[in-house]
Amino acid sequence: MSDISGDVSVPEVGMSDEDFAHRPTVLREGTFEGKVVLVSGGGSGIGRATAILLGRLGARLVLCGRDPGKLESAAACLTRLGADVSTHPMSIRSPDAVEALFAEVVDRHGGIDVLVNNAGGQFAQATIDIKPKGWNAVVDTNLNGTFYMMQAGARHWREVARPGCIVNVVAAIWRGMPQVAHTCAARAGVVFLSKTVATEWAPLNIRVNCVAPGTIRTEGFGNYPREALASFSQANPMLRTGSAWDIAEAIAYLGSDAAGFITGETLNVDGGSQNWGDPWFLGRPEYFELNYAEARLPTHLKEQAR
Ligand SMILES: CCCCC/C=C/C(=O)SCCNC(=O)CCNC(=O)[C@H](O)C(C)(C)COP(=O)(O)OP(=O)(O)OC[C@H]1O[C@@H](n2cnc3c(N)ncnc32)[C@H](O)[C@@H]1OP(=O)(O)O
Ligand SMILES: NC(=O)C1=CN([C@@H]2O[C@H](COP(=O)(O)OP(=O)(O)OC[C@H]3O[C@@H](n4cnc5c(N)ncnc54)[C@H](OP(=O)(O)O)[C@@H]3O)[C@@H](O)[C@H]2O)C=CC1
Repeated sequence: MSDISGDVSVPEVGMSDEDFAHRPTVLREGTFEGKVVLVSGGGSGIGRATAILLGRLGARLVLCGRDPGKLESAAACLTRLGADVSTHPMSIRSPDAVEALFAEVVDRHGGIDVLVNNAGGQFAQATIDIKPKGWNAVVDTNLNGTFYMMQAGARHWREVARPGCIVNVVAAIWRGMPQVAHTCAARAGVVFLSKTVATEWAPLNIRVNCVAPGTIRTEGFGNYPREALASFSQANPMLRTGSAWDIAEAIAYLGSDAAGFITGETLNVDGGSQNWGDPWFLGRPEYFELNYAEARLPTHLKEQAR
């Protein structure tokens, strides 16, 4: 594991492939035997951990993402572990690229059983300053891209009359997400899109669920300033960040037959951040410092606050 700062208040980033390859799991060997699983953003972070876990459990893996180098590196690791894997560089933001991806995968693997929509991301900026191009880039990736993938999956399963399963990676958005409003809006869209199609697609035997991570140490942390990283480990009552493995196990559970009666659900894997704690993507503004808030109270309320 690499320490990005040398400062103990900033979480270390990432687990290694070696950790993912050997970490014990409660899931039974062979759980995904004979299943083809498509993982978007499978070249890094949560997607990579998920691909390795599912590969260990017998899945044939299909990885997509924009950067061919990241996909090849993940595929090399999976091949060493004995998994069958193919890689498909593309952007989920292009509906044509999504259609071509599904055609290639059906051609190569004969079909898909589980779709993990993990690809996504954002940049931190005060909402008041976000430009239309930036807003659109984030919504296009996280909401539109996920929708194109979900719809392509459902069309495939309808055509071949096979059951299907979708797991969407969103975020723990339940109290809003200051400084990343675009991604909060997009993830809320995915949660309610998922609840909607969980009903519409139940007659097609398709389950649709979401996993909502809290702050999870991955390569993605490299996109945020030190002030943000320091707040990430204080963003939940457990006072620590989670690992990509924590999310991979939740995805594997929802993608497996063990979750066969679960659809339209969102599983929070967030150390309890729904109840307490806030990540600040650009650092905590002075207004929200406890001492600052107390200093602004009138004297009689200051007494009560003590
Ligand atoms: C619940 C707790 C969560 C806690 C922590 C969460 C952590 C994570 O999610 S980690 C995983 C994250 N991984 C990433 O976020 C990946 C990095 N992000 C991106 O790749 C970009 O942000 C992207 C999503 C916008 C990529 O789209 P792309 O089209 O490639 O974007 P461009 O670079 O071309 O930019 C388009 C447009 O967006 C605005 N913009 C982009 N970056 C910034 C920035 N850092 N600050 C301000 N604005 C930005 C900008 O308007 C860009 O257009 P131009 O002005 O013409 O450059
Ligand atoms: N880490 C965390 O704390 C949290 C993460 N999440 C979400 O979990 C998911 C995984 O993040 P994480 O593993 O941490 O970070 P990463 O940045 O490592 O993963 C994001 C992945 O998405 C892929 N991706 C991004 N845009 C596109 C696109 N347009 N088309 C195809 N692939 C794309 C990237 O691949 P490439 O660059 O090759 O395109 C990359 O592999 C993301 O959706 C993230 O926002 C949610 C909450 C918290």
